[in-house]
Amino acid sequence: MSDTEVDTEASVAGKPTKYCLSSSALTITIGNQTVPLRNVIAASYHPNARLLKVAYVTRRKTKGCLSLVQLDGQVEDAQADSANNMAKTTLEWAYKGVKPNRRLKVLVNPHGGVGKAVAIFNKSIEPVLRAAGCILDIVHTKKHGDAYDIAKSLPLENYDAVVSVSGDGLVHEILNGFANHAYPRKALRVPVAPVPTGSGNGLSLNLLGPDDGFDVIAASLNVIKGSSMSVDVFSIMQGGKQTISYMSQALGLMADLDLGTEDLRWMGDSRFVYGLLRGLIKFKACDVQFSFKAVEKDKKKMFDTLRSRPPKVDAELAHQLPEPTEEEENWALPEPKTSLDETEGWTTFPEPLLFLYAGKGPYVGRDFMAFPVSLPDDGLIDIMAQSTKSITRTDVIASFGGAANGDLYWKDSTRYIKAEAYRVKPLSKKGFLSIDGEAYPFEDFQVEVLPKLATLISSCGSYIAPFHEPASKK
Ligand SMILES: Nc1ncnc2c1ncn2[C@@H]1O[C@H](COP(=O)(O)OP(=O)(O)OP(=O)(O)O)[C@@H](O)[C@H]1O
Repeated sequence: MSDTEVDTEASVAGKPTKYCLSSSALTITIGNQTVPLRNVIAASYHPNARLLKVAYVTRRKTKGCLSLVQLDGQVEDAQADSANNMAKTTLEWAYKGVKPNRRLKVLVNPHGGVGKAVAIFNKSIEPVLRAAGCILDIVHTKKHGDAYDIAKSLPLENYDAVVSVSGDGLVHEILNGFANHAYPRKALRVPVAPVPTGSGNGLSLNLLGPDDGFDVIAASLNVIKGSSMSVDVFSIMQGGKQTISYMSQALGLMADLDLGTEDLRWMGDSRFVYGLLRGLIKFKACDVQFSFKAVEKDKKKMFDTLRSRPPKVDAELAHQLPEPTEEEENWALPEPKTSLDETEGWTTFPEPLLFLYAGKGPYVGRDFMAFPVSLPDDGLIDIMAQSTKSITRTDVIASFGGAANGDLYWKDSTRYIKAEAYRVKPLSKKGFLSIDGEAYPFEDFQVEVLPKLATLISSCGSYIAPFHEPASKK
């Protein structure tokens, strides 16, 4: 069928309504809605009832969140054929290159964020996924570790994706469950998509951008229509045990503000701001030795590399989610390449650290774009290291003013490194280590990058995080 326009008419709630479909949008004259085809999630014609049903997500206010609209149009006999054609063509064009009716394992964490995940899921998320015809297998996690166990024994062939209705911690569990699956690499090819209902929703922000990152309907649309994106993850060796991290590792101030504020969960993500202010009052150095194997230290070069990789155009996206195949021989995780005693090419950070933050994905939270030049699959880990020597408490408070825009990156006092590996050796017993927002022992660990091992669902094949070069650095 060619991409020419298709028209029909029906009566919606007693009002005569015209439908006009083009290759990019569906225009419905009721309220004069023009809906991009990406936002159309279902269309069907029911000859017995002579009903044309269309479902889409749209914004009622320009800057508002998306909401679900389901229109039932009563069709006259004379329009039956064109209505039937409209439904078929709309569905075909709205899912161009995308498999409809995705089979989803949905994990809902009732404890996530301020404890409203179940209510939000029932009221807003599930209706959208069901309207799109997704096949849902929903589990409410009952305790810490459930998501890990489910992912570890997931029958991979049964699902197109795993949906995490929580914050960043549940995704950490899912990916670690996959890493311990009988077929780890194969499991890690099952795409994971977050729907933001936790207190830390950095992954959702990275995939959907600051405008949509907290919009559960935008995240649901990503689950329905998004394309697969391979991403690097990190292997963390600690006490002979391997953990997979996909987002961040934090020590010092940045770990204290997360793990040290667990008791303030009721505050939502404001607890991180509170934690930051509390940490700044103390302004205590984190007693560790930090060494790294740097690949790039030049901020301008890293920024230029980011700029040279604009978001992909539609035709370049992997719309079809990867199908696990039996042909690949080695489904085991790759062995870490970096030995624990290797020293060649390593540098030890010479100053006391206020914080160390390492990871992937620009946003670590709504208020902090910690890794603005991070790329999903460059095979490197971005590290931000802040010495207590080169900065005062007042400077830190001032620089956090622009933290949501990544301004900290450009501060001369902030060291920013892209590395292939790093290691940390605590020099005292007391401290926090946060890995993807979860608490880990404050003990020696070593990190290296496992390139393109995990899979996420993304709308444009890259992170969405507006980041600019200040005039003074051009
Ligand atoms: N039913 C449950 N009761 C208690 N904890 C649970 C339950 N289900 C999952 N968890 C745990 O809740 C933790 C928080 O998950 P997640 O990070 O996704 O949400 P969050 O609200 O952003 O939390 P955080 O602020 O700690 O990052 C995870 O460690 C997970 O194992």
